[in-house]
Amino acid sequence: MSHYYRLVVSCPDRVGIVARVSSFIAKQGGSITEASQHSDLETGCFFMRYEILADSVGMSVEALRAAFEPVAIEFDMQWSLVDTQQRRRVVLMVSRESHCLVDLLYRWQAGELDCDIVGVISNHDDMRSLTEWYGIPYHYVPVDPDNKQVSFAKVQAEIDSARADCVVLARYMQILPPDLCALYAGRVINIHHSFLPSFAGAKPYHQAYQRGVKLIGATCHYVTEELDAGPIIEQDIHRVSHCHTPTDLVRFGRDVEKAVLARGLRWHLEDRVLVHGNKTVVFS
Ligand SMILES: Nc1nc2c(c(=O)[nH]1)N[C@@H](CN(C=O)c1ccc(C(=O)N[C@@H](CCC(=O)O)C(=O)O)cc1)CN2
Repeated sequence: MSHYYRLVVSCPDRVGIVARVSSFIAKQGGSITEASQHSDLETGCFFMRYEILADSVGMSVEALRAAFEPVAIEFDMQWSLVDTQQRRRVVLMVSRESHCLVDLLYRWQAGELDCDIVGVISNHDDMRSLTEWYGIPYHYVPVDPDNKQVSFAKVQAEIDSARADCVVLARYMQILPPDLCALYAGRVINIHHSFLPSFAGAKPYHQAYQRGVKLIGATCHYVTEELDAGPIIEQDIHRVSHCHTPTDLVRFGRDVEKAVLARGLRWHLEDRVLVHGNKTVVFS
């Protein structure tokens, strides 16, 4: 099965970046199978994502990285070059709502998510049997409201022990402390059950019902210290009306949350999401 080298770049915009990078790849015999780019004219930043057929380049990804280094220095790039054969290790976190966890586990087993789910962490024991049915280790880490520091030290130990590349809050209903947000910056994804920035925080569907909205939604975003304010990866909505109850809104919302989180995680795993300040460029 073909695998690819994936180059992701962000740098100050200037004429000649695409020409320089594509000619570098051509000189290595590389076949570019997917190319995306974006110039942010407001900030003067340039973003690029290339997929290159690994077998077309006559060298290892490590050797290609070393060869590309001078180009990156020339253009003051922030960049990554990975081999898609190296699967990412993902830890899921959940509380009592199961729909997102169930959906991700199904999609993973069906091969939709190119990653290894290496663990599930929860502050409740409810999801143990479901998780272990998939052969995935389950870590029950209750959160002591009077000593959250100890609880989240245990969470951190489990994440590090799993050697996680990415953590997904699949309706995990605890606020991660600032030290964990900093430690895992850009690697923790959350699904918020509203169309942010509307209705951040707890119980957004009940807030939406009281407001009389005609659309509800879900938002997949990176987790930051500020609650539900991290860079947005993906969003979607569902139409509602005066006939619907809060229970209806929660039911409609579950379907949106599952789809939005799955797309957001898949795009993150495929390095399609480039964070730029508190926004993202998504080459979907
Ligand atoms: N540091 C961050 N942590 C979390 C974020 C985030 O953006 N930054 N997103 C939340 C998810 N979330 C809504 O999507 C959310 C979760 C929990 C709460 C909350 O008020 N939790 C209470 C405890 C509630 C309980 O015990 O049942 C708390 O943590 O004190 C609000 C919003 C996940 N974490």
